[in-house]
Amino acid sequence: MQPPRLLLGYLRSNWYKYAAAILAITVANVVQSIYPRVLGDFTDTLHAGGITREAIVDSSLKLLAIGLTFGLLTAVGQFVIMKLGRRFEFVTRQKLFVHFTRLSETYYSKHGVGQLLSYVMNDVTSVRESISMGINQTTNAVILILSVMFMMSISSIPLYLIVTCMVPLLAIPFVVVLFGRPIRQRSLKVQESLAKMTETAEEQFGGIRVTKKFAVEPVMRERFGRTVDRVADNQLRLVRMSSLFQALLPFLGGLSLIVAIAFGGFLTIQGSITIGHFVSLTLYLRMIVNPLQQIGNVINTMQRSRASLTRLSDLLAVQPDIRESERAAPLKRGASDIRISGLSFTYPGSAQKALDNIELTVPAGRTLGIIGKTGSGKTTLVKLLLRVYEPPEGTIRIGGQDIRHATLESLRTQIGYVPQDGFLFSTTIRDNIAFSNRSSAAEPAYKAAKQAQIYDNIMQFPEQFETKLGERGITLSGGQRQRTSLARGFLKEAPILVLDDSVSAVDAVTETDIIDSLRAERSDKTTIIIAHRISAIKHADEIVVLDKGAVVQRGTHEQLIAQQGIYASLYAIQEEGTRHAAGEA
Ligand SMILES: Nc1ncnc2c1ncn2[C@@H]1O[C@H](COP(=O)(O)OP(=O)(O)OP(=O)(O)O)[C@@H](O)[C@H]1O
Repeated sequence: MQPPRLLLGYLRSNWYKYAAAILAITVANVVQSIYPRVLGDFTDTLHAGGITREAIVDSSLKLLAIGLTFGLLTAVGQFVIMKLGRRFEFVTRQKLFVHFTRLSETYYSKHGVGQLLSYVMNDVTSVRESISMGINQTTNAVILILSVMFMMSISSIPLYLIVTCMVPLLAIPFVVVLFGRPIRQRSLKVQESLAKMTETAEEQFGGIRVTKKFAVEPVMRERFGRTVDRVADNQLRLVRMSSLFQALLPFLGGLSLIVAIAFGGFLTIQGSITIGHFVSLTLYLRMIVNPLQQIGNVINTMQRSRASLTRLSDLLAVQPDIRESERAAPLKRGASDIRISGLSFTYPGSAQKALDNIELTVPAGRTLGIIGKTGSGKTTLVKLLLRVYEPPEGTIRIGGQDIRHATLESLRTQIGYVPQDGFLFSTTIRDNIAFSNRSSAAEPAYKAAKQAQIYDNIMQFPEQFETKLGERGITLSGGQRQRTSLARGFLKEAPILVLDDSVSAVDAVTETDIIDSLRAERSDKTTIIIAHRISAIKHADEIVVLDKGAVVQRGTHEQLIAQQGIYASLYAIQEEGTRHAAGEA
């Protein structure tokens, strides 16, 4: 399984640091186990009436040395282990992020962002805690218990007394086995409900504006409240079980102390053992109670983190849908002619074809316009071109090469894609535009902004191109956002540019300006424009009309308006709208 491998790999690569820390903690605990003996001897000396100043100083110095050594070594050991735990957290989060970047859109369409955040936050933290606390406390506890047992066995306390006192402790392994499984199962439920809560929170924050506009806050509060209740229920169930488990171990330790006091006390009164033996024995057993509690803690945490490990294991085992074939080769640099033949596609789990036997050729340097009703398959075609979904073999070729055998990086470098609602990051406008090349000079960003007709807007912002967007920055209007993301697409100067309804939120005059500058700048490059408005595509060398996933018309603007069909009707409706608007103006 992957995470144990991930975990073991991490432990193995840092074994010497862990070994040094464990050694420090071991020595600390061995030294600590000496102190009951010192106190026992001191009691016997006191009892025999032979107490002297030297004996007091001697015992005090011994206890001081024990305390200092224990404190120092434990601090060093714990520091190293905690630091390694934090590092594990860091390394694992990075690994997860890399894994996330490889997963395909199908995965993201099924898993909410909140759920993924929960892996990165809750599960990784849970594993980190179990490593740090686990190693720390297990070493502490095991070494202390072993040292105490050793010290007891070399003391002159009778063996039968020691063994009798230890009998209640023999129940510990049974308690551990009994509680392990339910704790693990309940932990898994807690992690799952936490993930659900994070997912709902994320969705609610994302949709807060809509919620407010529709005044449905109470409904949303109730929905979120339900996920919080579920977390609380599951956590309570877990806490009940863990607390019972954690209480049982010291309880068994307490029982063994009771036996020591009763049986040891009796033997002391009888004179079979000295008072010093009695003091040492009770101190030894008292010393075991804490480590027992620690072991309880560790087992508890381990069970919980095993649940998280299972979740991480499942996540890391997910294979990306889109993988490079072994014979993948980079696309020829600059290749930009596209040939689509016999392309049919059905989304996984869907009964209907989203695309049906598409035949298309876009020679290098030409512009293709795609139009069609909503849901007709326009975006699907682009997703297949970008291999967001895998097209069937041999159906899409760029520069004569089947894109199924092209490296993903070369394919996506070759194509600039501007979606309808391009996501903008919480950084400066310039960084958003220069997204594909952050190190580039300012000039290309200015040029792209001019082409996208957003330059003048940007220059009016307080810090112009250095203005921050998002959370602590300004908010752009829908049209400004769209043009900023359009500028991002222009800056890439890719051999193939795809605009997927990317000018839908701008007014007709701005749209014309954008299309004009696009035609001037990309006269020798391939461009695909998807639009609902004919004005955005009428200049294209070829226009195809999609309907229910099939090409139903193709030709130039003039050829298409001369035909009876969807295109001519659309044109008539849109012309009518334009005339109407002009008349009203
Ligand atoms: N991830 C998906 N899983 C299943 N079906 C999908 C998925 N994405 C799209 N579809 C379906 O595929 C069909 C084509 O969708 P597509 O997004 O390509 O249409 P479109 O022409 O781009 O629409 P619009 O103009 O509204 O953007 C639709 O019936 C849609 O419901």
